[in-house]
Amino acid sequence: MTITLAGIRVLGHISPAFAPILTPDALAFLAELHRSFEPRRRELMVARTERQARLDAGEVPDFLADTQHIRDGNWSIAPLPADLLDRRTEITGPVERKMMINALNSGAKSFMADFEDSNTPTWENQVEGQINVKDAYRKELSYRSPEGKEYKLNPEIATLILRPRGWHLMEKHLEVDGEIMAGSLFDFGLAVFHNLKYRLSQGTSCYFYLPKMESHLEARLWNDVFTWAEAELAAPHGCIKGTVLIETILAAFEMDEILYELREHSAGLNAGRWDYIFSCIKKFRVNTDFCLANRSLITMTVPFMRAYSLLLIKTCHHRNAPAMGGMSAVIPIKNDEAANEKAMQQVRADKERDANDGYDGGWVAHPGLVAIAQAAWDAVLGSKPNQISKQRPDVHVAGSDLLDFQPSAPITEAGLRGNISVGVQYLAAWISGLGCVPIHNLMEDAATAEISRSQIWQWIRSPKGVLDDGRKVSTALFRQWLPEEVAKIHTTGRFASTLDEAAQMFDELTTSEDFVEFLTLPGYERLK
Ligand SMILES: CC(=O)SCCNC(=O)CCNC(=O)[C@H](O)C(C)(C)COP(=O)(O)OP(=O)(O)OC[C@H]1O[C@@H](n2cnc3c(N)ncnc32)[C@H](O)[C@@H]1OP(=O)(O)O
Ligand SMILES: O=CC(=O)O
Ligand SMILES: [Mg+2]
Repeated sequence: MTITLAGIRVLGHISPAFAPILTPDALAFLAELHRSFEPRRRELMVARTERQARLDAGEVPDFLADTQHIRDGNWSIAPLPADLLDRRTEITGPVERKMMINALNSGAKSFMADFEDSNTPTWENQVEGQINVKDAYRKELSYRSPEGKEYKLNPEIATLILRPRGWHLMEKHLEVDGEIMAGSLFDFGLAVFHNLKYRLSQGTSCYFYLPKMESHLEARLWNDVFTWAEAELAAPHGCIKGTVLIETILAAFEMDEILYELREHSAGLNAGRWDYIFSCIKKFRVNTDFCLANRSLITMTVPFMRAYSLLLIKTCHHRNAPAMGGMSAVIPIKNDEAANEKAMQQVRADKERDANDGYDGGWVAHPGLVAIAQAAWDAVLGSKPNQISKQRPDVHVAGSDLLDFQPSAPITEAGLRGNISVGVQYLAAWISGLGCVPIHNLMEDAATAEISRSQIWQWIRSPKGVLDDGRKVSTALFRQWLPEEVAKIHTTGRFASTLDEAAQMFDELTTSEDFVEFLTLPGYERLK
């Protein structure tokens, strides 16, 4: 099926199942969204490049001088809707039908339906995800597995919060006036077009997670997009809510400003720890003083992560906004009870720390972890829905604390080999259409894999990129170990059909002189 509308070209296929999502009216709405906001989105992407050039030249990020009045001002975000007051357990996962049902039924208070880090943005995944979201909102989501197992929604389900793609990703299957559309606007636009009025009729609304922003000006753009969509759809101003992931080092310096921009649409902030680590590596990649140790050592308790985490809680609660904790990558381990108990203990410790620090809830990657998070927050919340009233005047975070990048050692052979193995396996999964997979008993998605590949790029180029046995991390060493790690993966039979292509891509990402901003960008070029 093809649709011809002035200025619009759909380059992806429209099957009978896709047609109710890609209706002429929905496409016309997307086209107007694109025309209204694409020029500003592009300017902001240029601003990112310019900022990177200044960082490369030695600029040290700091809190902004010209927004001091916002940080000093006495303001709060608008009151939260009832179904966003209690988010003590938030499960996340890709927008695959069966997983969505499992997530919505998991007992978690809310569910982050992910078109981003845990999703490969194939045309099928994006449009099927929209079908699934529409069905979920109407409680019509059901599924029958190939083995004949029936899945349907429980009477009580989690509140759905949709995460569209970040500002940097495009949707190459839709052209407006000869330009391809931004993935973020495509995902957001279809979701509100099909669902906002229906949600409002049910006494609720459409809620979003906003990823990977680098400045409050990017938040201003989302705010304007929300306002525009509300007006177009004759919905009350402020009914759409967005929770911003603070997952870039630059956004950490603008948390107040980001909340302020979105204050009529805000549902708080979330500590997106994995992309945050990646962002630190990316932004300071040419700084010869910057170097982080093995990925496994960069935990939430190292100085720069601790500073970011506490500042986020303090900032949110000062503005009457929820502070949401991020994701432990630890998932249940099958067939090894002792290892599983240890893993569960790690998740428990992570959630208890966040709950005691003041977070109002936290993310889990798997239904088997909901009870652990729930117990951690039940213990601090009791009958209260959240602990936004818990202020943290004791927290004092200076810019230098956010930039206190420790530990810088050790970097070990196992750490480097682990990064190669994870990076290649993840890419192999991603290009085959699977954006989140378990690897070495950890959840791996686009954000965690970015850490693995950017660390190697940086270790090769940094004078501090030296193994604990004295060997310098180099292209030659990487190229010696890459085929060895690929051969090991081949023996497992996992990701067999795309492994060699992934290895080649991983080699390009790691050895190219210019740092590739996101692995999903060259990855997307490989998708049909
Ligand atoms: C950095 C960030 O952005 S974090 C946010 C993005 N990341 C995520 O959302 C992680 C989502 N998690 C996942 O995708 C999965 O848990 C994985 C890939 C890590 C592991 O998945 P699996 O290997 O399938 O786990 P496992 O075999 O234990 O699953 C058992 C059951 O739980 C379901 N399940 C597992 N994780 C989830 C989830 N997050 N949501 C819903 N259901 C889930 C499985 O579908 C399976 O269901 P079934 O028994 O009905 O068949
Ligand atoms: O999106 C979350 C993250 O940790 O990255
Ligand atoms: Mg992320």
